[in-house]
This record gives sequence, structure tokens and C-alpha cells, in this order.
Amino acid sequence: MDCTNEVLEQLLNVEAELQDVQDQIKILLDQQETLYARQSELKAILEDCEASSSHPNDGASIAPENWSGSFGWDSEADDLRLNIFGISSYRANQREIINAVMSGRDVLVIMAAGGGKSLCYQLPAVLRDGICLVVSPLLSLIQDQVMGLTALGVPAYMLTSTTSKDDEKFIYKALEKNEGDLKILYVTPEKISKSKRFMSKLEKCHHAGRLSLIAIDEAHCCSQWGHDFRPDYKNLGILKTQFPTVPVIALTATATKKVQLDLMEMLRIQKCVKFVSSVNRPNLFYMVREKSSVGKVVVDEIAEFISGSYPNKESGIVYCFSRKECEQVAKELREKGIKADHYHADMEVRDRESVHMRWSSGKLQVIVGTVAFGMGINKPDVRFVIHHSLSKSMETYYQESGRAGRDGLPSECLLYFRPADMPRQSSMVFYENSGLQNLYDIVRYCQSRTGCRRAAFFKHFAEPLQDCNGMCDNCVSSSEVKDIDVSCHAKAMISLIQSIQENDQKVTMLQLVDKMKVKQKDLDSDLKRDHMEQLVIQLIIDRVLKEEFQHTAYTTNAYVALGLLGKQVLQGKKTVKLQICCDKDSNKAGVMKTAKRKSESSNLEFRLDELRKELASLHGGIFPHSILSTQQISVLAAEKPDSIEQLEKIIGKVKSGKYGSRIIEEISNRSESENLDPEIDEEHENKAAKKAKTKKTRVLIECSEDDE
Ligand SMILES: Nc1ncnc2c1ncn2[C@@H]1O[C@H](COP(=O)(O)OP(=O)(O)OP(=O)(O)O)[C@@H](O)[C@H]1O
Repeated sequence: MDCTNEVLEQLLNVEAELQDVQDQIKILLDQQETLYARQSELKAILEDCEASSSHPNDGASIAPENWSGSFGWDSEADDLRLNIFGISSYRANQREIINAVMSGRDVLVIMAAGGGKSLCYQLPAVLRDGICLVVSPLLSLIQDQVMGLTALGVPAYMLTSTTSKDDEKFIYKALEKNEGDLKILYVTPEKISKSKRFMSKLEKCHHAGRLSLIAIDEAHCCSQWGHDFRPDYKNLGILKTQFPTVPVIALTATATKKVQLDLMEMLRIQKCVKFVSSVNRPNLFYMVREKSSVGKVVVDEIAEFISGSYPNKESGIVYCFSRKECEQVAKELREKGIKADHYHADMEVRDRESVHMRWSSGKLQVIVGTVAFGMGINKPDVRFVIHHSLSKSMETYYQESGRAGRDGLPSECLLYFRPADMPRQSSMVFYENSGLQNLYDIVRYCQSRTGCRRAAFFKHFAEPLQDCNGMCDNCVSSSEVKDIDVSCHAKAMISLIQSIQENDQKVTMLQLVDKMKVKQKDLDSDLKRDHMEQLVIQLIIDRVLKEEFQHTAYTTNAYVALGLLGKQVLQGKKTVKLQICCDKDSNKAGVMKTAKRKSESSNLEFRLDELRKELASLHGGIFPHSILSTQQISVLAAEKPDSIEQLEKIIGKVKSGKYGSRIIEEISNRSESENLDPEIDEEHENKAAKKAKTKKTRVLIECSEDDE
């Protein structure tokens, strides 16, 4: 009997050790998989770097062909760019992409939001003979594009549920019989997969050699690994199969290597030329703030941020987690005197459109939306995007925050984070491919108090690091961050969970924190509630703990359980540290001030530059350049605190052709009397600048008078 017990005990020990070994093998296999993925990403980056060092091209990754050389269509393309699209010069990669498309190649374009992707297919569409088909995911996006092109005089149409019978007839005739003037046709992916009639007309168009180009906008929607997967996008591969000779251009703002490979396969364009521009948005200032557990405090802070930083009612977006939250936050912002309204999928289409229109036209300062307020927002002058709640991944956060500053001007992206927001998201995303992993990546971004926010994006999109230039909170923060060893709290937490699990019970994150607050009285040091929540989250993303989900009739609950590395912590093989900010209030104020100063000064510079260019173009490139130096305009602009506003007035007038001849005369007189050339005579310039200061008031007053 004794012998049996002894053997039994040994057997149990061996089995426990085996379990331990198996756990460790699983961890190592997971690690191996992550490392393999990183290895292939790094190899790809290396190839890109090598390619771009042998073909320098604004830092973009480019295929070996020299797409920036000269081509037969150069002068015609330049003419269209300038005279139809009104664009004076190409941005990075645009010319090369257009050349690749014009050469008949399939092309994949990854270019940051606002980078100018549309021109890359619209210009070749006009340049090539025949009709270009554009697949785009959203009706509003399509409507915007068609309206814009029509205004430029480009014959563009859309074939959607809102198309009139007359237009439909016109489009079908143009496709089938080459009747009427049609250059660009927009459809949703559903049209391709569901309308046999449309596909047969397209077939005829192709047969007659008149299908010139196929553009797939927001191409990341093809991939299940992407953040906006649309099942109908999966079927778009049929276009390449049916029309193999027609070049396909796929465009998106974001795609990890995995998504790129996936979408190339889906669209059957594996041999495409790839143009990957940096994800970097240098004009965006990224910051994360701790979110209070009291809802009203958060909205008060948001209201203070908006009215303090944007007193001139510049546009912004606040993203919320739920529809109810949107309505509540919008209402509270209105009570604080901010013109805000909500936007979510539960609203009538007409109401949604009305909110969107009021916001686009500047009647509404802030739109408070769920992610339903997403793709297709083309407003260029969005100055801030605030996340009242956590996004579900780095990609979605990049996209959503990227709606700020599409005009290239400094803008701010602020994310409010508190650990309790994580289980709300995880119970929504756990069934998605890599849903939890993606969520944990953005949580890691939020938890970091020292790492550069921009660097986190570069790492996520497997891009070489670039300078943040002080455009994130962590890079400009002067507050002290301490790494505190909290291994004893972690061990206590693990033991607590073990005992809960042994009793066949479950515990949510907040219940766990409550229990720990009682239990930690036995420990040497006390962790504040906020830090305890932070610890649970960190243990989950580090796989010491894990989340488990249980469905009820109405909802899915997230519970905390022991993770793969739990035992290692318990056995003292792994220490746990928590980053704690020592002077968070001064940090917040400091960061905001620095951010604001930085943003104001680059804002001013940008506007000055813009003013110079506008003046130059008005006067044949001679007049203002010869008489106005940056310093002089700076003097004009920078003397008063409201100078940006004043400058905007001038710029507005220049643009609308109302730039008064009195002002030009004024500047002209000054130039003649002073006969200055700033680059030659610095001393002279300083004197002139002083004089200009006194004249500034007059110039600006004239502007305001004109306004009235
Ligand atoms: N070369 C250029 N010079 C100046 N402005 C440009 C140039 N190319 C495009 N733009 C302008 O930049 C703005 C953004 O362009 P576009 O809408 O094509 O961006 P996008 O890359 O499609 O962005 P998103 O992904 O957010 O839709 C537009 O107002 C467009 O007219």
C-alpha cells in the first residue's frame, strides 16, 4: 500500500513536471513563431532599404525598375496634373506610381492617409484611352469622389443603389456601345460580386479593348488580417481573372506585411510593383492620457482640452466605444458650450448625413462618433482626434487618428486610456483573427510611459525608425517614470486566481482588483487601485495571466485566468515590473504646453509659406518673392497673439481672389521705398522688418475691413 502511494506521488510529480515542460514548449513555440514573423519582416525591410539605396526615391520601397525616368506620356501627364487636377507638383511616389500604371503594370500603393492616392489612379484614368473602373467600399466616399471629379470636368459616374435610371442607362450604353463620355466609373464591391448584368457589360467593354484600368481603393478590406475586412472584397480577384490584360492598381493607407501578401493573393496581383511610403505622419502629435473612472471627469477634461486648445472652433472628432456613450458625451460637450453632435450606425441615414454635412461645413465643431464614422471622411482640416475609449488595434488607431491633419498642418491625436476599457474591447474582438493580439498591441502602446509613440507605429508596420521630432507626449515629457518591482503583488494575484479556479469560480478584472486590495494588506507595500488595474493588464499582455470569455444570452463576459507564464512568476523565475509616473499632473501640463507651442510655431511657418506661394502664383512668381522675405511676413504675422487667425484671413482672401489691391500696393510701395533684398543685406532687412511692423497694422486692418 505504502509502495503504491509512493509511486502514485512520484507519478503525480512527474506529470506536473511534464505539464510544466509542455507549457514551456508552448511558450517557446509561440516565441519561435513571433520571431519567425519578425525575421521575415526584417528581411523584407532590409530588401527595401537595399532597393531604395540603389534607387533613391524619397525613402519609398520601390521595385528595381526606374519609374522616375522619362516616359512618352510625361508632358501630357504634366499638363493634366496642372490644368485638370490643379496640382503644381507631384508628391513623393505619385509620379512613379503613375508611370508604373501607364506602363501597364499591376501596382500596390501603400500611402499614408491624405498622401494623395486618388491622383495615382485618376490621372492615368484620364490619360489612358477607355474607361477606368474604381471599386470603393463606401457610398459616401464614392459620392465625394464623383462630385470632385465632375467639378474638375472629368466625366465620372457611379453605379450604385442611388444611381438614377437615366444615369444607369447612360453608363450601360457607354460600357457596351462606347456611346457617351465616360472616363471613370465607381462601384461598390457588391456590384462586382452580385450583378451579373454589370459584369456582362464590363466584359463587353473589355472585349472592345476599352477597359483601361481597374483601381481597388481601400484594398486592405480584402484581407481578413486587416481591420476593415469586407467579405465582398474577397471576390475582387475575379477582375484579374476575367480581364488579365488590364492593369490593376490597389491602394490603401495601411497594410502590414501580412495584409500586403494577403491582398496581393486575393486580387491575384502577386507580380505587382509595390510602392510603400512611410506610415509616418510628421504633423500629428500623439498623446495618451490616463482616463478617470468617473465619466464626467473625462468629458470635462475633453471639453477643457477642446476649448483651451481650439478657441477658434477648429474641427475635431471624438471617438467613443458605444452608441449610448456617443450620445452622452455629445450632450455633455454641448452643455459645456461646445458645438457637438453624435454619429452612429443606429441613426437614420438622413440624420447621419445631416450631422456629417453640418460638421463638414464647419457649423458643428465636433462630431462624436463610433467607428461607424470611418472611411471616407475627406475633411482636410480636422485639427484633433480624441479617443474617449481604446481602439481595437494599432491599425484602427492609426486610421482613426489619421483623420486629423490631412492638409499636412499640425494636429493632435489624444487617446484616453484606463485598464478597465480593455475587457470591454476584448469581449468584442476575441473571436476575430488575431483580435486579442491586436488589442494587446494597442494596450501596450497605451501603457508605455517612456517609449516613443511614433516608434511604436514604425515597429508595428515593420518600418525603419524615423525621428519623432518631439511630436509625441513621451518624447517631450520631463516627468520621472520609475520601474517598480511588483513581483510580490503579481505572485499574490496568481495565488488568488489559482484558489478561485480550484473552487471552479471565475473572476473579472475589477473583482480581482477588489479582492487584491483586501489581500495586499498582508504584503509589505501597498499598490494604489489604478496601479493594481495596470498590473492586471500588464500581466495579461505578458501572458502571465490570460482572458477567458463566457457568453450569456445578452453579452459576453471577460474573466481573468492563469496564463502560460504564471508558474514562472510564482516560482520566482520571472520578475514583474510596473512603470509608474511620479508627477503625472505636472507631466500632463508640461506635455500639453510643449505640444501646443510646437504645433503653433509649425502652424505659423506653414501658413507663412503658403501665403508666400499664393502671392507668388498670383503675381507670376516674381512679385512677392522679390519683395517679401519670410522674416518680413513673420513680422507681419507674429507680432500679435491672434496672428494665425489674421494670416488665415489674408490667405482666404488670396485664395478667393479678394486680395485687395490696396494691400499689394502697400507692400509694393514699401518694397520700392526700402529697395530691400534680405539675402544680401541683413542689416537693411532688420530695419525694414521694424518698419514693416508698423505697417502691419494697416495691412491687417484693411483685411478686416474688407471682410466686413
Ligand atoms: N501632389 C499634390 N500636391 C498638392 N496636393 C495634392 C497632391 N496630391 C494630392 N493632393 C491633395 O491632397 C489631398 C488628399 O489627397 P487624397 O484624397 O488623394 O488622399 P488619400 O491618400 O486618398 O487619403 P485617404 O487615405 O485619407 O483617403 C487632396 O485634397 C488632394 O487634392
